[in-house]
Order: sequence, then structure tokens, then C-alpha cells
Amino acid sequence: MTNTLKSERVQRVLDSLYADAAQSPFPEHVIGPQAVYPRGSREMFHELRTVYMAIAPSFGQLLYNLVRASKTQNIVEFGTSMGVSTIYLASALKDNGGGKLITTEYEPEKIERARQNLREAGLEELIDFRVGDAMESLKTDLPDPIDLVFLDGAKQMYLDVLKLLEPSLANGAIIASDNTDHDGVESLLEYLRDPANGYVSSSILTAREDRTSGHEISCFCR
Ligand SMILES: C[S@@+](CC[C@H](N)C(=O)[O-])C[C@H]1O[C@@H](n2cnc3c(N)ncnc32)[C@H](O)[C@@H]1O
Repeated sequence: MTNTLKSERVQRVLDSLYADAAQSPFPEHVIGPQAVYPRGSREMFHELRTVYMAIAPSFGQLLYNLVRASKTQNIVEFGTSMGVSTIYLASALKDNGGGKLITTEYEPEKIERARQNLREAGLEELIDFRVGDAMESLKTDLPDPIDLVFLDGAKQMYLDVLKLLEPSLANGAIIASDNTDHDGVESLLEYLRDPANGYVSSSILTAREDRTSGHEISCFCR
């Protein structure tokens, strides 16, 4: 059975990206106690345009498994950065026999680096890269239906992005949300956990170096 994620080509790209990410820590003036920009603001993300903020391998592997197990064909990703999570998702799409992944990123510089990384991994042809605010770039030309949404952009916008995509969600679509232990995600979690909104939702933790990281995995069951 094919496993693109474990192929030498993809592993080489991921290893190199994680090594590079380790060399580009968060600047203190952007996210430390003396932060000069409001957390999650456009200005903060612009200052972080060379910083990865990539998902951990353990969560990436879970995303790969979700896409494979659900036989997903159409994915929308909110928050590309350098394309690390995009590589996990696209590897699974390829192993499903193909599909489409729309990914959205504020920063043109990051989108270009992500495009190059996906090209090196041999996955570029599966990706529709959209630059700008996701609330604009995801207004049109969505796949119908969307099988999986990955939320990993500005935390306070998760719920707005989900509501924008909701009319196009497949019955049984998966919503995978990262960093649900961060401030700003409360409104999304409240929405996903209210049965009246049509979701069945589970919170999980994955291991990340010496700590854990929170996620929500939800199914849209109309
Ligand atoms: C946590 S990083 C994404 C990491 C990426 N998923 C990975 O694992 O490699 C979040 C990214 O979302 C982008 N972003 C945040 N809010 C956005 C918005 N409203 N529209 C487009 N991009 C946004 C930021 O510029 C940042 O690069």
C-alpha cells in the first residue's frame, strides 16, 4: 500500500523544514509578555512572516490518518505558513488517489515558501494556494462538498471561517482544529459542542516535545 508521507522524498522535506523551524524561534517582542501587537492581529502575523508555527509531527500524522480513513477528496486549510501541515494533508490526498486542497495565508512571502516546499515534496499539483485574508479568499470557488477543514490561522477567527465554509460542508465532514488550548478559541468550541449546531465533537491532546497540545476533532452530521 502506498504511503507518500513515509516516502524518502516527503520525509526529507519535512526533516529539513522542522530543522529550519527550530532555528526560527518566536521573537519576544511579538508574543512575549512585552508584546507590542494584539495577539492574533494582522500586524502580529506580519511580524511572524519568517516564523514557522508548524504543527507537531504527532498531530500531522493524525491529520494524515483522518484524511486517509475518511477517503477525503476536498480539503480547506486555514493557515498555511510554510506548508508543513499542508504536506501531511496533501500526502494523504495523494494516497487517496487525488483531490484538491485549498490553503490560505495572509503573507505572500510564506505562500511562496510553502509552494516551493510542496513542489519539493512532489505535491504541488494538488494545492490551490490563496493569499490574503481567509475571510475574503474563501468566499468563492469552494469545492463542493468540502470533506475536511483544518483550522490553524488566527484563533479568534476559527468560528467565522467555519461558518463561511459551513454551507459547502459534506454530511460527515471532519473539522480538525489546532491549538484549542489557546486563548481565542472559546467561541468555536462552544459552537462545536452545542448539539443544536449539528456537530459531534471530541477534544484530544497530542504529545509535543516536553508538553501536550490541544485539538478538537469534530464531525458535521446533518
Ligand atoms: C499557526 S500558523 C500555520 C501553521 C501551518 N498550519 C503549519 O502547520 O505549518 C498560522 C498562519 O495563519 C496565517 N493567518 C492567520 N490568520 C489568517 C487569516 N485571517 N487569513 C489568512 N491567513 C491567516 C498566519 O499568517 C500564519 O502564517
